[in-house]
Amino acid sequence: MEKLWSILSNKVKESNKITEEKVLEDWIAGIIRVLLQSDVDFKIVREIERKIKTLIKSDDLESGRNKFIILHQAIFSEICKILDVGRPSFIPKKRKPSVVMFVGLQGCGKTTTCTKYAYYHARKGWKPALVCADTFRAGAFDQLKHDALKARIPFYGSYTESDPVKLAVQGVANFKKKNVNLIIVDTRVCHKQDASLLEELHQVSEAIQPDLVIFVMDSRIGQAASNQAQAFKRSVEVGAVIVTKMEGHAKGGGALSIVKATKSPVIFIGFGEQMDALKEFDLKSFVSRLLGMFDWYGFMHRQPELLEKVSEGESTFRIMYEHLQNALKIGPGGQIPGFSKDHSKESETKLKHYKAFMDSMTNGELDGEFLSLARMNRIAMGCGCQLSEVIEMVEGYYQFCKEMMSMFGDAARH
Ligand SMILES: Nc1nc2c(ncn2[C@@H]2O[C@H](COP(=O)(O)OP(=O)(O)OP(=O)(O)O)[C@@H](O)[C@H]2O)c(=O)[nH]1
Repeated sequence: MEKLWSILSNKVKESNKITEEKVLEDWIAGIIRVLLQSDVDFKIVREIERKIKTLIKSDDLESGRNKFIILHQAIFSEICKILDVGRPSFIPKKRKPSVVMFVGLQGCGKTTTCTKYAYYHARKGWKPALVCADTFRAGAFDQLKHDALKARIPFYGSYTESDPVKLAVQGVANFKKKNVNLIIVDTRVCHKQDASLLEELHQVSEAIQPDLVIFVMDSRIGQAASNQAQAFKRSVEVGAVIVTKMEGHAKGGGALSIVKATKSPVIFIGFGEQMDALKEFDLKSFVSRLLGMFDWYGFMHRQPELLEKVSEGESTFRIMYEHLQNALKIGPGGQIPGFSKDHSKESETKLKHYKAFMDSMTNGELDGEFLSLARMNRIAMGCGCQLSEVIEMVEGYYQFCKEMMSMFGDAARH
């Protein structure tokens, strides 16, 4: 089987040399499109493009490894580097009351996220409480009260007090006297053009001296993210970011700008309106999604044994068939770089043909090894593809799995 692989793959590689450059160019253009569509800031995309083009010219790509994998890894780690600020955000301790202040733009989901954050910690044994310091929006206190009652979290607010600084100070002082160890302060929404509102936010922060200021961002904010975050950072000491509304198609690329501008890590992801739709941020899953791949990290968790076999060099049509089947179940195969080079419908159809071929090969007692090349070729053609194409795809995928195992393998085994 291994011999068959190498004979065929060498043949395929020879014929591919001429088109490689063009394929690489198309691939980079494709990745850039994906990043821009994911709302990653134009300047950041250009920076990544520059680095990738330098890498292409370097000798590193001539190591015999699959070029797409090297490039993919490079882009993946570039984005991880941007999102990894190199220091954790403040983590509240149960022993001593901590004050966490939430800030954000209109409609970003700030008030909802305050309750989700409180609920998340309550389930982990904290004693949280909510303070509504939004004296501007009619209904802000009612919304917080409604959510807090639902989550059984103590709350503080007023229908009559119009000074947010006073309200925040009173709320925090009130809960510090009680048996509460996480005081969450919701503030009025701001916009970078509202200098007076940003000043008000600054005063609230000065008055309550929060241990952590969390900037809540809507995942669909797009290119405006950077300017907004910089304006907030100038008025309050932002220390962490929460990205909301990630359950839809939004990829949250604006988070890269926010993290860069505030030098603060993303700590949670909101993925729905429900109380428990908040999860801890996972860097690798987030970046996979941003790059339009399906969640490799999650995939590794789901089928570590299968990947282990591949990384140890086991290669049979049966194993490959299982992979293909699982991967197609999880996400469109055309999005998986190991399977195909682009996201087109054509690639998708090809994968279906390959799968049909694998299906025939693994049917009954057959498993490639006992068949002649000519016979395998006939079976492949009957399924709408060439044997050499299948071999190339399998090889690419195996290589990709090995690389993925080296990137995520440890996490997948835990
Ligand atoms: N789909 C989805 N909706 C969310 C999420 N988080 C909040 N929302 C919704 O977004 C809308 C705005 O949320 P709020 O919490 O009121 O937003 P805010 O940031 O306090 O902003 P203002 O309403 O302007 O004060 C509400 O309908 C929320 O239910 C999320 O993760 N996913």
